[in-house]
This record gives sequence, C-alpha cells and structure tokens, in this order.
Amino acid sequence: MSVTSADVAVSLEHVRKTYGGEQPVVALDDVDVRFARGTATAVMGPSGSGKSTLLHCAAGLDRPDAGTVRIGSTDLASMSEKRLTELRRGRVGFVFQAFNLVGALNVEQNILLPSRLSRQRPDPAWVAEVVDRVGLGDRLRHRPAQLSGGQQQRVAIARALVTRPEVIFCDEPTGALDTRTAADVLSLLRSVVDQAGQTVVMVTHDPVAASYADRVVVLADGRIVQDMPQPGAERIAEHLAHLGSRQPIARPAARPATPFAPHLAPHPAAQTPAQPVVRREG
Ligand SMILES: Nc1ncnc2c1ncn2[C@@H]1O[C@H](COP(=O)(O)OP(=O)(O)OP(=O)(O)O)[C@@H](O)[C@H]1O
Repeated sequence: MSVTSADVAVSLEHVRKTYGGEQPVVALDDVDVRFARGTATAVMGPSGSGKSTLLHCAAGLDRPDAGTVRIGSTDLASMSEKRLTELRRGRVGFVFQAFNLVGALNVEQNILLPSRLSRQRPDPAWVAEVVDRVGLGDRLRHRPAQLSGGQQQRVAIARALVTRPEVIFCDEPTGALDTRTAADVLSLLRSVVDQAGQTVVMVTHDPVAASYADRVVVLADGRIVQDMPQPGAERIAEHLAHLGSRQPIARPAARPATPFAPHLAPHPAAQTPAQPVVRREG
C-alpha cells in the first residue's frame, strides 16, 4: 500500500548530521525514512550507529546539517526556535533514557507539566487511565528522587502520553524496567497506536521490545541497512547478531551532558561548524 503525505507522521529526507571536534563523526549519512501515522517503529542498530541522533533530529531537538525533517507537513527547518519549542510541547511526546524529570516536582506535577506548558487541560479520565496503566497510582505525591529507576521511567512515559501527542519518541523506553513492567509499558504504547492512532518511534536494543512494533529499521554507521515489517523477535535478534559481528565503532567524541528537560526547553541552537569529515570504519 502506498503511503500518501497525509499518512506520514514524521519524515526525514536525505538527512545528514556530522558532529564536530578534532575527528568529525558522520552520525547520520543521507538518511531517508518516513514513519506512517498510527504505527510503531523500532529503530535498532549497534552502539554509535546513529539511533539517538536520528531520534533527536526527527523530534526537532537537534538540527541536521543537510536534508529535511517534517512532523506531519511541518518542515522543522523553517520554524523559529519559539515555534519549534511550541511544536515539541504540543505535538510531540518524549521518553528518554535520562527521564528528564523535574526533581522539585512530584510525580503528578511531572506528569501534568507538558499540559501546563502547552496550556492544555488534560482529560482527567485519560490521566487516571495512564497513571493506572503505568502503575503509579500510589506514588503521585512522591518526588523523582524517591522512586526507583523503573518508576521514574514510568513517570516519563505517563508524562509523554498525557497530552496525546501525534508522535511519541522513545529512547530505550524499557531499558530500566523489569520484564513485567516492560511488557505493561509496551502494551500501553501499542494501545495508543492502535486505539488513538498515535505514532511511536522507539529506539531500543531489545528484540522483544522491538517485536511490539509494526516495523523495525536498523541503522549501521549512520545509514539505514534494514527495514523490516513485523519481523518478530527471533529474526530481529539474528539481524543484530550479524551486525554485532562487525568491528566495533569508535566513539571519538563524548556527548555533552543532557540539558535539563531539553524537550520542554527552547532549542539550544547548537550548530556544528563546517569541518572536514572523516568516515568511521564500520
Ligand atoms: N554531541 C556529540 N558530539 C560528538 N559526537 C557525538 C555526539 N553525539 C553523538 N556523537 C557520535 O555520533 C555517533 C552516533 O551517536 P548516537 O548517540 O546517535 O548513536 P546510538 O546508535 O544512539 O548509540 P547508543 O546505542 O550507544 O546510544 C557516535 O559515533 C557518537 O559518538
């Protein structure tokens, strides 16, 4: 079935991203991919293959050096920082490895923060359902520091779902969770796709988590090397084992510390100066 532009939730066209430094690294090398509305896609690949960079560029948290990124029909490059911040608050949800919870706010306040910032009034029944599904009903008055890693991850997931964003970007959403909680969270993500027509793009290393997706896209050395519809956990694991037998990828530059709640803050406008490019050996 052909996908029309109205069916596309997120698109990256010929996207290229290079990180500067003494040895510049091509993190995304002419990436061309569309994520259809109402679908879940897992983005997989070896460490350093560009998964987080793809997510950050797709979500408007980082600007590519070349190429076009669209959320729906909105071209992110044409947006001012203010409008980009509004778009991230209103149309996009994030679940990151570092949680990005606000330490001074309790669980309930953290969950409702994106609604407050985008001046939306969340549907109380939906908030209650999300809180119930992530199993946080008895922790609403706790601060993040009083929660386990898995509980903090669940707060981040609830926070991403409450505003019913068009697209939810997740970076290892189940990384800190035990198997049962991970299954609950993945079912919840699956249900917002199936019942609410939202779109999920999820970076994961876990073939089981990826098997909840409709599609698995595999990156290696900043390029898409596999694009598989519903491959199942076993086939995913086989592909990853094959990629894992490649030489490890050098990580020449350390990533700067994650800024405080970056998706809710204005874009830092970090642009990489043009530099000669050295391709990594794959
Ligand atoms: N801010 C940065 N400055 C310099 N290099 C960076 C920066 N962020 C990422 N890189 C480099 O870009 C490449 C892609 O990184 P990215 O984090 O996107 O990979 P990944 O597939 O998400 O890795 P992992 O699975 O380990 O999280 C890596 O070689 C990494 O070292």
